[in-house]
Amino acid sequence: MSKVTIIGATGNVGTFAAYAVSVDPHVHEILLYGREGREAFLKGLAQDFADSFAARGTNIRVTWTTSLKDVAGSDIVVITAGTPRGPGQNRLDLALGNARIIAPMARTIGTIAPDTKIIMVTNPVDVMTCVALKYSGLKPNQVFGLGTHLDSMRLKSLIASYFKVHVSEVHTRIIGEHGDSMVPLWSATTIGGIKISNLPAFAHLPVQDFIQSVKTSGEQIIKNKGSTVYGPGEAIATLVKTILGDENRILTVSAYVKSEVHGIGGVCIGVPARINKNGAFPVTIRIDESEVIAYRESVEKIRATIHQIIGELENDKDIGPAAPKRQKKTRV
Ligand SMILES: NC(=O)c1ccc[n+]([C@@H]2O[C@H](COP(=O)([O-])OP(=O)(O)OC[C@H]3O[C@@H](n4cnc5c(N)ncnc54)[C@H](O)[C@@H]3O)[C@@H](O)[C@H]2O)c1
Ligand SMILES: O=C(O)C[C@H](O)C(=O)O
Repeated sequence: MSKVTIIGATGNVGTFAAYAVSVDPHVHEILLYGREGREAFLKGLAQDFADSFAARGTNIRVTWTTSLKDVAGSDIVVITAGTPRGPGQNRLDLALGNARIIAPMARTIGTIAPDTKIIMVTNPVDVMTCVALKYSGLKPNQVFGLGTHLDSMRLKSLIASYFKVHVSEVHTRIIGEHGDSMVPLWSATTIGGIKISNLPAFAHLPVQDFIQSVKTSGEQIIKNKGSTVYGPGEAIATLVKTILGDENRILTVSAYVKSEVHGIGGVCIGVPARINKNGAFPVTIRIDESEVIAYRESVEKIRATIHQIIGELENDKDIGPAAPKRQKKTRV
């Protein structure tokens, strides 16, 4: 019996993520959390979902709340609460405002649901994942974010249509920041199991156009339709299924990296991680020299932002210091 809570359920991503998660047979209860004042919307959403589950023939309990106390007993808490960027804004512009929302929430979740896994979605996601990790006091494997998995899916889709192959034939990864300093790993990109650089057509691939397209994808979608919803929602559902199914799939999430990528780490950032019922465990990898340089830059960029944001939070009398770590080690 698995309970998944969506925090920010009245928002664009939260609403669809809740629905996308509901197709997972491991999920037995979905709790929709929203702010006080949003009771009517939450109630209506729960009723609408219940109708749809009945029509689909699935037996999922859907509940709603405006009290974080009800998050107790959740196997997974998906956090999409906070401000999205508008046209012309950078995700990092949201850092302090959203950190002020996430830090107290994470502190409460860490206290009342100490065994849960937190999937962070709120942007800038690498920074928010670090804030949630510090303020929840949970173990690093329990707190991770929808980082460059979505970017990796965007690149996969571009490569598949260029080579006219089914998307499942393409494996690729983008690591680093879910943002401008993201690092595509061509060294880890294969088509039909063959390294992409071993395919003669790779020489003609518009690599820079592809990277630019992935980097600006969120911005373009926001400009055209207001928000990105279905890509992130399905990606969240994949993470939920991978955890609850104890699948041990390797997905690129924003996780706390100690030194798994050429000894570089100390922040939460996009990295390939093995994901199972205990959470996310970064995989030790070796990548090309140019990729190492770009990844190091991305890590330092996130480190500087986190340092600044945590400093601001700790000096804020309404928020204060981060939680002490609850436990030291988890078995992988
Ligand atoms: N990581 C990713 O790949 C990814 C993808 C899409 C969106 N996002 C991010 O997810 C977040 C939500 O995006 P959206 O489009 O759903 O936005 P939205 O404005 O539609 O929804 C935001 C939600 O947050 C809630 N909220 C806002 N302030 C709050 C507060 N102080 N306390 C509690 N709840 C609060 C709102 O009530 C609403 O439910 C944004 O930060 C966005 O940038 C990340
Ligand atoms: O781009 C955004 O602001 C939303 C999200 O991070 C995305 O990439 O879709």
